[in-house]
Amino acid sequence: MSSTLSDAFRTVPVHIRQNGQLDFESVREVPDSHTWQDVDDYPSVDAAAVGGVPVVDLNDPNAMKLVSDACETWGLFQVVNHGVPVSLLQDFDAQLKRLFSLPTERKLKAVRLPDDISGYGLVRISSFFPKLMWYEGFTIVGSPVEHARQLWPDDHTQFCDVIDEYQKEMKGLAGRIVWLALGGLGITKPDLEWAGPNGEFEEANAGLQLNSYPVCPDPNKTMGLANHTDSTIITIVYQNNESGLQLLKDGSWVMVPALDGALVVNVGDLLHILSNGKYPTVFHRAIVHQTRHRLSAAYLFGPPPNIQVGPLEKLIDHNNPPLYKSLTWNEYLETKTKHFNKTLGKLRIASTT
Ligand SMILES: C=C1C[C@]23C[C@@]1(O)CC[C@H]2[C@@]12CCC[C@@](C)(C(=O)O1)[C@H]2[C@@H]3C(=O)O
Ligand SMILES: O=C(O)CCC(=O)C(=O)O
Ligand SMILES: [Fe+2]
Repeated sequence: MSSTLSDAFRTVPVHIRQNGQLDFESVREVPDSHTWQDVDDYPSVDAAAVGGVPVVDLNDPNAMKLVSDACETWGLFQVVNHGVPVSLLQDFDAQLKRLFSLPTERKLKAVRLPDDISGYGLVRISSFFPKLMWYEGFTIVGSPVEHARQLWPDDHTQFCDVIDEYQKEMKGLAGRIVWLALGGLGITKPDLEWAGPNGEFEEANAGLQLNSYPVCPDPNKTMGLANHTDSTIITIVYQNNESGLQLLKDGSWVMVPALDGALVVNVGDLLHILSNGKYPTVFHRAIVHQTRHRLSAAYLFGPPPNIQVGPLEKLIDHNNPPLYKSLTWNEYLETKTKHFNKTLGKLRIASTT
């Protein structure tokens, strides 16, 4: 049985030709390797036309209802008054810039290997698409030290310190938001044993995906990060004052506005399962810009790797049978590596009526 998240990727390696990396700085037109035919697969609508992407003030006495409603109807919302210090967000932003502005040869020293989970390169889901994305990423699961040393042989500690602090803050925030979401379904701390006696999610696991979307000569022809859902309970996204993240709502792409100081939260596949489909996972993607370089970072929050995750017992009764099979996060990630966007469907329990 796999015992860490990384084991899920040793079992199912993903082969991506990382050294095919484009020199985004010098390229003057989108090459065929990065030209996508289906950027307009769904129409795009203005967020205002569909009521605006919800913004939840976490200090609002109604925060639980607001989070719960947003999870149910949008699968994505922004949070303000989240308590993460502005100075930490600024330091984090500076480290993102510092990382992605390194020369490509230096970044490739920290490249992610096919059977590994962490490192620099194309996003894992690239193997499901015929074309490459206008994108560079860096995945951190566990300690960033080894890869940071390869990136900055003489000075890796400032990057590691900021990343550690950021992950600590995100863990606390993710725990708070998950309890608000679950509380809205009537779930209380004793209902989720693995969250620990005080519901502090001590044993929770997480990953950090740092994303860079370089400026692009023809943004309508290419894709930043292709349509996917996250295999998480929730994901918290930082974006650097540049919009680009879009969610699929009622058959249209809706842009999530860049809101100064806010963080974006989205429902992941495991919350979809835990809530027995009450909080649907959200399809999302990122587009790129002609003149503005966009940076973002996704904090991917999940359970301990070997805990069984299934529809919560309290939500199940004669009229509400479990809709999904239970499995561990590692098993989920392994299944996702094979079935990608069809994974939840594969886990759906067939109705007997
Ligand atoms: C914990 C994880 C979720 C993730 C796979 C990973 O092991 C680390 C990278 C994560 C990420 C980030 C970008 C989108 C995504 C679909 C991908 O390819 O890599 C997610 C993965 C996921 O949620 O399945
Ligand atoms: O760049 C973004 O805003 C989205 C990133 C994302 O979806 C991810 O890293 O999983
Ligand atoms: Fe995502």
